[in-house]
Amino acid sequence: MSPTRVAAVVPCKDEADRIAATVRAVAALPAVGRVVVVDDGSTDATAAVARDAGADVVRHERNRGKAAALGTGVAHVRGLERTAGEDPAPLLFVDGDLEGTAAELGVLTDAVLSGEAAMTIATLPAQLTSGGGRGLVVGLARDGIERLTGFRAVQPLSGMRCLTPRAYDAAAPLARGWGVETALTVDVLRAGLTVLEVPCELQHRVSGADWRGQLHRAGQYRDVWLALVRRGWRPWHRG
Ligand SMILES: O=c1ccn([C@@H]2O[C@H](COP(=O)(O)OP(=O)(O)O[C@H]3O[C@H](CO)[C@@H](O)[C@H](O)[C@H]3O)[C@@H](O)[C@H]2O)c(=O)[nH]1
Ligand SMILES: O=C(O)[C@H](O)COP(=O)(O)O
Repeated sequence: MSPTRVAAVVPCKDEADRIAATVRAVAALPAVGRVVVVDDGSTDATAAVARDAGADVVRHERNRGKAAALGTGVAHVRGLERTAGEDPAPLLFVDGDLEGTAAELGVLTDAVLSGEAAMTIATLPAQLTSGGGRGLVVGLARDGIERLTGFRAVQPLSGMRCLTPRAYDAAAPLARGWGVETALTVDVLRAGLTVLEVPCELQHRVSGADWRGQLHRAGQYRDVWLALVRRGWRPWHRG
């Protein structure tokens, strides 16, 4: 029998202002059976706010990065399922900063629960707040994924994803830090599974053009580069 509910995993670092609205919107999705928030060493009240909003909260005492937070969340979900005698559910990865727009994520779960795709990825519309990126990280991820798999992603860094247990296992253990989305796409495709990008009306906090935003992009670039090279991409071999 195919599963009817998914388990949502929400990695968060200092999202106290946004996490309550995100948790409520995700928990209200008919296809979501569990919401696990992983507080990745926040220095604000993220964990308490998420708990008050009804999430099951796991905490990293110190910051370990988004990929580690996802891994911790999935391990927690699998432990709860074992205790309850349930089969592993499909997973829904949701960033903590979507607030009420997370209510739109049903399009991701529909295509996985119906068997149409093993992994769906949300593509976002133009954001209300403009960012400060020049497309360098996005371009690196898109070109690297295409070189390794033939798949040309519209938004290769998008973290909002729904995936079957088999798709998750194909990518586990997850690539570190900001390389996780790029690696997931490559690993799931290489396992012969179907990946589908689906437009979804989400709004998130966009990284700015200030030094903090550019430092963030430098970290993203490093992690995406490492994830691609570890999967056999050789940027110095052209053609
Ligand atoms: O050390 C950290 C840093 C961030 N987060 C959380 O990870 C999510 C995404 O982080 P964010 O700062 O919003 O990153 P962006 O640059 O806006 O992220 C884009 O690019 C990332 C890949 O580089 C993807 O993970 C995101 O889904 C995509 O929106 C948010 O819920 C954060 O709270 C952690 O859990 N741990
Ligand atoms: O702002 C963004 O879209 C991400 O941080 C990626 O940055 P980029 O514009 O350099 O690809």
